Amino acid sequence: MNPSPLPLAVFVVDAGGAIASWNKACEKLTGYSAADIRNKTLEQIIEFDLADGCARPIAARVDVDSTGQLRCADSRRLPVRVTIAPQSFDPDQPGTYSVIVIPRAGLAPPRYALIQDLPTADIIEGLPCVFYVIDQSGRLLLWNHLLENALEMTAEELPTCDVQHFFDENDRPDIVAKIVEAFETGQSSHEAELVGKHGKRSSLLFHCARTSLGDLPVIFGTGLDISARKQTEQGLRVRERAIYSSVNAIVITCCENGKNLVEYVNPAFEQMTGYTLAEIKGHDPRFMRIEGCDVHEHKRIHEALKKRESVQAILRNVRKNGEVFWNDLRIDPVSNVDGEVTHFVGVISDITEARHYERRLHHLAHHDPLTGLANRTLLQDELKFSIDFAVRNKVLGALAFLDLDNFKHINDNFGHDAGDEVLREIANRLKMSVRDNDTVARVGGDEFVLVINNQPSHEQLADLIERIRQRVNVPITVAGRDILPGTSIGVSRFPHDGDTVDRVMRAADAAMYHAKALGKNNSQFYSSELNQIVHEHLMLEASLSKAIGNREMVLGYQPKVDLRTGKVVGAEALVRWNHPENGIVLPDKFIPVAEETGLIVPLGEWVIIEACGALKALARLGVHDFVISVNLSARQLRQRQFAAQLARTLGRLGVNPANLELEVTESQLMDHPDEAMEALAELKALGVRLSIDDFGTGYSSLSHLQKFPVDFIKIDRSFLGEVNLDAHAVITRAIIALGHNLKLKVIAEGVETLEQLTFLRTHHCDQMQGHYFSPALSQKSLEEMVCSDTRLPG
Ligand SMILES: Nc1nc2c(ncn2[C@@H]2O[C@@H]3COP(=O)(O)O[C@H]4[C@@H](O)[C@H](n5cnc6c(=O)[nH]c(N)nc65)O[C@@H]4COP(=O)(O)O[C@H]3[C@H]2O)c(=O)[nH]1
Repeated sequence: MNPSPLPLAVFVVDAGGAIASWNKACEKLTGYSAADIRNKTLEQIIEFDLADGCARPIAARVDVDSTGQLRCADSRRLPVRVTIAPQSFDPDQPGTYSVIVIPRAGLAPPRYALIQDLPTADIIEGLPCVFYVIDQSGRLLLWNHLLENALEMTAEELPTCDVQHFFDENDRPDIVAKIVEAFETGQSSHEAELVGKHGKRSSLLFHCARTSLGDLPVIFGTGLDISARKQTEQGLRVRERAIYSSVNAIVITCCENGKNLVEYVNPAFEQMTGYTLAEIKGHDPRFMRIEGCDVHEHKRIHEALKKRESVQAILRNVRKNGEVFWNDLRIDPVSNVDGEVTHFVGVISDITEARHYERRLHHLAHHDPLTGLANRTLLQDELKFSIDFAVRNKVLGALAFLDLDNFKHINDNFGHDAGDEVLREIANRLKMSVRDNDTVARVGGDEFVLVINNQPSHEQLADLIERIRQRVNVPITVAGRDILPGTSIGVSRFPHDGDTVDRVMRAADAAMYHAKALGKNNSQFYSSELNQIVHEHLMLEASLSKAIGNREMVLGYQPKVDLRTGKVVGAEALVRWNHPENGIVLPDKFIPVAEETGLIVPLGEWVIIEACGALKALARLGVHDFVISVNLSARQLRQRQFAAQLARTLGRLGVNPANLELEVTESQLMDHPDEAMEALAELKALGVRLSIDDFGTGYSSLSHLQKFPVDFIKIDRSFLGEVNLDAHAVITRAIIALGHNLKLKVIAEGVETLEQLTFLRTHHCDQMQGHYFSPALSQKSLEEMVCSDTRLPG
């Protein structure tokens, strides 16, 4: 629908141009009120264009289209077309004329038509930028307050300055050049930093143009403060630089078109992956993934990107050279100003080294460095897993503790390197003996553990354990010498013997304890009876440690008789344990426990002190040539300071060393003959007497026997038991002869019958002890026997 046409503005004027009347449209078009129009002439309302001959009388302008500017009430000049028509057609009757004023449609007023009316000062002050006018000498003629603000100067200070002083000294030549350029070419633009009186710096973008004030050529211009933009640009540059030189690989992808394609990668990325930006720009960043690897992580990333969320993942990727590397990837979405995610930034750290290190640490924390077997920590985990599996699936599993027999002996005699080699070989043999899903662990010097899974039957398990024992028991050649390892094995079965790690371990430990107690190179399965034995053993161990302090130990003295005279010449001190609940406990029961636990050392010391006390008591009774013998354990003999300590004890108690005899078993001496020789020599030097106990059972070599500085050998009672047996009689006779040949005295123990006594006398044995004459006596009974000179009947 066309808008309804405006009514034409029509003035009615007389021939002289005075306005006589007008319509409402005139008021609307001009903005004048009726009072304003009244008394005005047409020339005052419309400024006719000169070309239209406005000076001519109205009558002459009839029917001539002319143009002009309508002077509106608000000072606007409105271009109009004017048509003048006579109101009367009678040529002799000059009358009034209609002046039709039509705004010239589509014609803008001339560009600068209103300029002289503009409030220039306000505009200049209101500009959002610095404004200035400079003359050719560089002096500021006009400016706005923004310039004052930037220069930190007042209006009074400004005109005195040459404008180049508003800038940093280094920039001044450029500034002058730009001003000259503007004067010469008409305009120039440049960026420069204004420096305020107090040092404030503002970056401005100047545009200036040449003009003139009257005759004076000047340039005027604006300076737009771009400090904020500069700062942003600087910040962006720093960030761009940071991305560029970051040690972390950075990849930026664009996801605007529904895809997610590489847009940028930094040099660190190129270095890490081997791919250049040119090669991969526009590609899907997943090109480095390993098919089927870290599937879960990839799925997580995919989900996060779909939801436009941040995500972090540890992945394996392949470098261009085919190498797999571990990377710690973090992806964050980047939004545009409208808050839409257009990009993703991925930061990748290569954690391959750290991963390997972590794995090495993990391996170290769970494995034995010497053999590479599982250590105790890993064993516990594996055992728990195996027990749970066996319980769930109702299958049989086993835990085997293996202790190498005489490993210390191997270390001592062949050196630690040989010992290590033996351990490594045993580790290999054990690994070869079980399946891959079984566990082989080393949990101590010579202690190995096997976790055996899924056994078809108890019998087959027993066969497997026996095969393992035999496999260990095969000689190992180390540095040209054959070493024969043996092992004691304790086995518990699960869930049969327990369904927790603790129970199963304790059961295997008990079985192992029993295996060792039974002798070397054998295997024992846990049973409840065995548990009882072990339990008693452990109880014994616990109470034995308190027995010495609680004065529960007592010494018995078994008299030794000179077979020539029948006189009691000495006694063997034999320890007994007067247990508060179990009564008298004999040494065979507790000495092995004391040996194992090391309690034999304080116990042995106590025995010596007690025996010395008995000697002192006898001396007080006038008996000075009496000899009391004590049994020495292997541990005591091995103690470094044993001889020195014994010397101190004898000195402190005032006992003549010649009255004390130390009995050492033949096997003790022969296990480590060289060390034994050294220890015996030291003891001999003290002046104590030495004897070899249980002689005949320990395969003494004659060469060693000759060298041992001993005084007595004691025939083991097993030979004397049946002297009527030819073989035993021969051995006993041979021992007596051997002793005498070596200039040693010979004593027989365990003499129970007259027949044995007679045999000994016949073969000139020197001394005897045994129930035939007397069992072990209390100290008091011994004193009475000695003082009463009780003798063996001849
Ligand atoms: N069948 C029979 N046995 C007889 C006869 N005469 C003595 N005996 C026993 O034979 C053992 C001799 O001691 P041993 O061979 O040194 O063997 C000793 C010794 O090796 C060890 N022992 C005893 N006391 C000590 C000690 O103070 N220290 C150390 N390290 N070992 C000790 O305990 C072993 C056993 O001692 P005991 O039970 O006291 O047993 C003693 C003694 O009571 C006899 O006519 N017939």
